[in-house]
Amino acid sequence: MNLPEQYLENMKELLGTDFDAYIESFNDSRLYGLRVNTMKISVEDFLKISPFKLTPIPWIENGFYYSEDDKPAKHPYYFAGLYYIQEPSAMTPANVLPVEEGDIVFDMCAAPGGKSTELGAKLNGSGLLVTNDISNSRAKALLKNVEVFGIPNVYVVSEDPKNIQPGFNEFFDKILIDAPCSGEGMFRKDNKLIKSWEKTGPEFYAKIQRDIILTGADMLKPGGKMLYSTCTFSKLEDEETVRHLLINRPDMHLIDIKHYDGFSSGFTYDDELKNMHLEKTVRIFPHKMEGEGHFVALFEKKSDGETPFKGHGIIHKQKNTKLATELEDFLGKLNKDTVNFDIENAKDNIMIKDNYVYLCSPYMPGQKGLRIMRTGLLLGELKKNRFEPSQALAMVLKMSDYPDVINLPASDERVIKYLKGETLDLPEFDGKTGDGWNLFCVDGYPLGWGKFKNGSLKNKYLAGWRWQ
Ligand SMILES: C[S@@+](CC[C@H](N)C(=O)[O-])C[C@H]1O[C@@H](n2cnc3c(N)ncnc32)[C@H](O)[C@@H]1O
Repeated sequence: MNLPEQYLENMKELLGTDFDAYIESFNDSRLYGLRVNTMKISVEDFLKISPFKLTPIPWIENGFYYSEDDKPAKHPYYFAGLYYIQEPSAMTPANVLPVEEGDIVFDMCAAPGGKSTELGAKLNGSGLLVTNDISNSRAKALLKNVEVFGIPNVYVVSEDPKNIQPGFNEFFDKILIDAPCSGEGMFRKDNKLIKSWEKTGPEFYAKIQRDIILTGADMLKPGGKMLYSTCTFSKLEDEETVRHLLINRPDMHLIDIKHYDGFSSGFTYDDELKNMHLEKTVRIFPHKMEGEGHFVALFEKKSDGETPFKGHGIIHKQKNTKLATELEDFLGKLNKDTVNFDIENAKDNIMIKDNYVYLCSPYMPGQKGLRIMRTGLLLGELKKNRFEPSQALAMVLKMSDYPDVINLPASDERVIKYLKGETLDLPEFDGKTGDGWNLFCVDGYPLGWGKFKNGSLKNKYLAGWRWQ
């Protein structure tokens, strides 16, 4: 591997006697990880059905190493949103940010969704997740990933965070900033990053990070927690960005991160950093742990004990209260006791735009002027006297939420045919399930919709998501 001279110099200075061990780690093979979607399946149940050879990632309760031959992205369970494929160290930020059910959460640099999918799973259908990426094309991948994961209470935004901040001052309970960075920690995984480091290195990213981190702090509620992470080793992007925040926002301070064997403390190379407790930040080095390089810092905003309840305090209702009968009929079929969103109050939260029906969050304030890619959960589309449920809704549901179901085992070849968009012959379901909209499932986990009649299923799987 051809590493830039300047980079090697920086790493020698950073690592001292550990430098040789770090360089040696480039001879180790790349690691592959997947993270179980605990909103859909417990780790225990996943291990019972998993066809892969999995080994636990020691510091991530729902994370596992898999072997390269396993190809988990080519399995129906992946399409059912049962797991997300993610480099093991990259699982750390969302794992460390203590998101609790009911929280109002912001993921500021979120695409393609590796962290947002875990934040959404931790919310488990409660609270609100606003997930943003400045890049429109990357935000499309983010939208798909949060929808596959079945996160109902999500707004997908594609904006410069500076444009979001004015309407969301001190609004969020938890914020995650997985900042754009020079990517030094990923050189072993992706050597294209080495070339781009030579063009846009730490100085380039440090400027962006300083802006982003201050904007994030301003959107955090007093008493709220914010996590800053990078996948780089550079002190300029890590310790110095933290210093910039703590100097400019004295109401923010670092808090402890639960320690795991192999975590390295951030560097305290002067008195100011010592007083700021930079040792509370964590670096993951590939020569010390089974993962690529990462940096995480967890902050809390001071509170005078009387935290204004901004996020939850104001309830926003939608204007359209009269729902079309066909929409009411469809919602009436869902199992109110189990469905993962507030169906009782759905009427107050439904917005219909260009015949698309959205279930909005009562916690989300106005979003005028923002580029919003998804305004809550897309329930479906109203077409002449009909309601067509959306792919996103299928992913949010459990098999028990809908009365008409076609459930096949992963070993049945018709499952992959379904994912390819083919019409299916299912004579054994004739008379066993209702005609019309059916929820198509694999081993009890929904994949999408189809229309059933006379033993045949017309495929309604979203064309853009098909198995290639
Ligand atoms: C490290 S990646 C995020 C990875 C993501 N958190 C995940 O886990 O899948 C950084 C992201 O920041 C975005 N970005 C770059 N500049 C930004 C800015 N000023 N504000 C918000 N996002 C930005 C990039 O488009 C990129 O998707």
